[in-house]
Amino acid sequence: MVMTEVTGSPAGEVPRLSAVTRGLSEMPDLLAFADPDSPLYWNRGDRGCVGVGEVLRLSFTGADRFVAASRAWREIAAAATVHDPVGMPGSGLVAFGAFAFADESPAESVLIVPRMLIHRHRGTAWVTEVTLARAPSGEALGEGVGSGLGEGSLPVGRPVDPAAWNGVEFFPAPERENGEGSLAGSEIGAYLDGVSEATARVVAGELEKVVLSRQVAGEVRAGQDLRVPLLRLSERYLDCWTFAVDNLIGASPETLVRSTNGAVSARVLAGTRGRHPEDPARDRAARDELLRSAKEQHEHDFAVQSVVSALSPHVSELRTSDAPFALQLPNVWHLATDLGAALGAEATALELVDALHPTAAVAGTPTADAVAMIAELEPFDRGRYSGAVGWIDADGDGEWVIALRCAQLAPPSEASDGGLGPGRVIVATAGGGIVEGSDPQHELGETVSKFRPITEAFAK
Ligand SMILES: C=C(O[C@@H]1C=C(C(=O)O)C=C[C@H]1O)C(=O)O
Repeated sequence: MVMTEVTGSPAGEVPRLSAVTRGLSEMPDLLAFADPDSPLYWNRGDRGCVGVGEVLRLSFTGADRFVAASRAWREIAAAATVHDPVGMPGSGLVAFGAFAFADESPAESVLIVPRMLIHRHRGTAWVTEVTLARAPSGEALGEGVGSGLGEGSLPVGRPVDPAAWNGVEFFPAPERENGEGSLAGSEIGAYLDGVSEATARVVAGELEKVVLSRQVAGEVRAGQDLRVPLLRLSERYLDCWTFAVDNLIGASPETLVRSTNGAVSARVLAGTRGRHPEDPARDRAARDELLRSAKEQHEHDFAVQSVVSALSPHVSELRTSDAPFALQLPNVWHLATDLGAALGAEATALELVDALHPTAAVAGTPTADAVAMIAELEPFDRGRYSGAVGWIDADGDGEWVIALRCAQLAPPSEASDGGLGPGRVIVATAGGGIVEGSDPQHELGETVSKFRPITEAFAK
């Protein structure tokens, strides 16, 4: 690993953080406090959190990015002073993270500690303020200045105005332009060829399953309020984790691992059909066909087995829901299995992520062959797509999801003039499992369904 950067603290010194949590008497409108240019947000239904400002940022790359992040976080948590009378999952000191899919990826994996965290958990709400203490030498470290808020008060929020949104159109990613102005033909053609090639190699016995993805890209006008797509995602995808961490924005249905007070859980998804809410009979038929499909059940079993074998060394009493069930999302049906277990020997949520990543749901089986085939057949680096996004607290507990149904935006500082005035490039990625019998056109349709959360949330 390379820890390329620790902002907020002199090199070599463990940053000394102080976190103070206070209960709030009123339920906050979380998004009102998020940064419109670069929100930090984590929400599912009536539970969520928004981060304001940044006290600390740790950056990692390489094969041991999760382990290195876990180790760094253990040191920081051990050196921190935490005052947390609330004692809920996510209260006290918390870091948010977004991690790249591939060991070789140049994309940065980050842990970020916001200056202030505003949380809501059903009928309970709280705020945590984090400051960076002075070094023993007395030297001031970074900008960890408290807000000086009184008990229970919050900064002034700004409600989201959903009408103030220009809309973003997505196109097949431009780096695969074929020189004849036929963007769609080149990108989609390359994807279909990849699926055919992968299916042939599965049939030839090279591997059992590989997940191939494709990308679409667009441009977000500078100054657009990114809280609008986040609000839409949270309102539409109630069973998903809506997230925004370091300009990675999405709504993932797949819990990689959740670890709270010794209880571990996960949700495995694999097997997909597009929804047809406008035609209930057709919609039910799609669900039933998914539940009966031997191919989909087979693919799903790979994914469950990969999670069970990765988690087993770290947990006891591992149990799964009996048969895969159909998870209903606004855009797709998924075959789903929930897992529960008790944490065995002490391990942080990031160590569990390290053990699990990459699951067969996003890489394939066997893992190493699938990862190598992805590098060979996908003509782009996945960045953080299909990596992990989530949070970890001072006890090492946390919630991490697979970064799916998401898009990566260029940072606000990288807005550039694409002809329409300054804008930020946004790239969305979606894929699906290729097994024996996969049909390229069907797989393409599945990616279109999986892009819908993003393309619709960012549409006019
Ligand atoms: C790879 C993606 O999704 C994964 C692949 C699935 C499949 O192949 O059926 C289903 C859910 C996810 O585990 C994606 O959304 O990009």
